[in-house]
Amino acid sequence: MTEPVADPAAPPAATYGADSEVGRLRTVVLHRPGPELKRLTPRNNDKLLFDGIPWVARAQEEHDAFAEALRDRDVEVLYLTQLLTETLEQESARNHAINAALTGLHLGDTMRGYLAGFLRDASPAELTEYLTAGIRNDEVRGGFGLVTSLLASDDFLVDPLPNLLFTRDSSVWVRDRVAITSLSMPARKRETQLTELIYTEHPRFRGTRRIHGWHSEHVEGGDVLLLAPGVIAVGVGERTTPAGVERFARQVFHADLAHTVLAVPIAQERATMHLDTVCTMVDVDKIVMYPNVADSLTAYAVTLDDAGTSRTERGDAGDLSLRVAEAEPFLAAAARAMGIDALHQIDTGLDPVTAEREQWDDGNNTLALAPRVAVAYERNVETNDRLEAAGIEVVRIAGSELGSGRGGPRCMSCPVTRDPLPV
Ligand SMILES: NC(=[NH2+])NCCC[C@H](N)C(=O)O
Repeated sequence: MTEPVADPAAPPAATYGADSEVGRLRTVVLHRPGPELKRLTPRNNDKLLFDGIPWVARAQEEHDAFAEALRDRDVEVLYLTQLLTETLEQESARNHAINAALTGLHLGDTMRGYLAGFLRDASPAELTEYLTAGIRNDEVRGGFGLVTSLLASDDFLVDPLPNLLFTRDSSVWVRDRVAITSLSMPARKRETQLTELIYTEHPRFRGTRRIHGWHSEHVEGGDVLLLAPGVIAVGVGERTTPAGVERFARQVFHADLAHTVLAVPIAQERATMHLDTVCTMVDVDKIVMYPNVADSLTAYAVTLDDAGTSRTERGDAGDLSLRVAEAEPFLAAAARAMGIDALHQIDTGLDPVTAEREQWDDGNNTLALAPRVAVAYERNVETNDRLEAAGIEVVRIAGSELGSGRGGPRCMSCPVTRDPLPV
C-alpha cells in the first residue's frame, strides 16, 4: 500500500499519539464483541485462541460497561467496526479489503470469483460484518464447485476474527506514528489488514505516518510497553520474535521516536503470551507485575550505535547499527533508561497460587487512564487491593465473559491519544 496523501480536511495527525502508558487517556479504539464471537465452538476455540465459549450478550454488556467507565472519565471511545464501515464507504478501500480477504489458498478460483462479486455488492456495514464474522461454507448461495463440495459445511471461506476484541495487539501508537503490527498466530493475521486500512484510508487518520506493517517480522502490540517518553519495552516470546523487535527498534530510532528499546524475553507459553500479561505501568514510576517472574525478568537494552549522527544522515532504517547491551534485571535496566531512581513493583499477591490465578485472569493487564488511575477486572481482588494500597485508584469492571479470550482492560484497548506527561 502506498504512503497516504495528507487530506487538508483531516485534523493534523500530530493531534494523535502517545508517548507513555500513563499520560491522561483522551481517545481509545475498542471493539465491541459481535457476531464473530458466535463463531466459537468447542471444536475451534483453541485454534481461535479462546479458552472457553463466551456468552456473547453478557460479554457485550460487560464491554458496554467498560466503554461507559472510560466515557465517564471523558475518554473518547472509537469503535473499530464503525471506523471500518466508514472506511469501506470508499471504493478503493472496499476493493483493497475484498482482495486482501480473498487471498487464502483454500478458496480456489471459482469460489474466489463468486465471493469477490458478492462482497462488492454488500453495503459498507454488511462488508464489515463479513470481514469480521467471516463466511462459512454453508452460508454461500453461489460459487458452487469442487471447493464447496469437498470442504465441510462449517468450514470457513473467510475466517472470523474473534480476537478483534483485543485492539491492543493489531496497532500501537508510538508518539505521532502508528505501528501496524504483524501478528504471529494464523487466527489473527487478517486483523492487521483491517487496522492498516483504517489508518490509511479513514478520513480521520489520513496523513498519519505509519511504521512496521503486517508484512514485517512479528511484533504484537501487547508486547509493546511505552515505559516513559523515549523508552519502549518489547516482550519477545510466543508472539513477538527477536527479528521483530530488531526491526521495530530500527524503525523507532530512525523516526526519532525513542532512544532505548528494551528487549524482554518472556516464557513462550499461553499464560504469558504478551509482556502485558505479566506487567503494565500504573504510574510514571510504578508497574504492576506478576511476582513469579519479577526476579527472573531480564532486558537487553538496545540503543543506536551512532547516537551522535543527525537523522538526515541516517539513510534507511535498515542501515542503522544497533548497540545491544548484556542482559540485566528488567527493573534496573528500565529505571536506568527512564532516568529514574527506581521503577517500583506492585505485585499480584505474595502467595504464589493466588498470584498465578490472578495473573491468568489478567490481574497484571490494567489500563491506565492517567497516572495512578487504572481500569482492572474486579475479580482480581488481591491484586486490586494491593494496587489501592500503593495509592492507585482502581476502576473495576466485570470480565467474566470478556476474560475467556485471555485479555484484560489493556489488551482490549488501543490508546490513540494520551496527553504527554508533565515534564
Ligand atoms: N495484549 C494481550 N495480552 N492480548 C491478549 C490476546 C488474547 C488473544 N486470545 C490471543 O491469544 O491472541
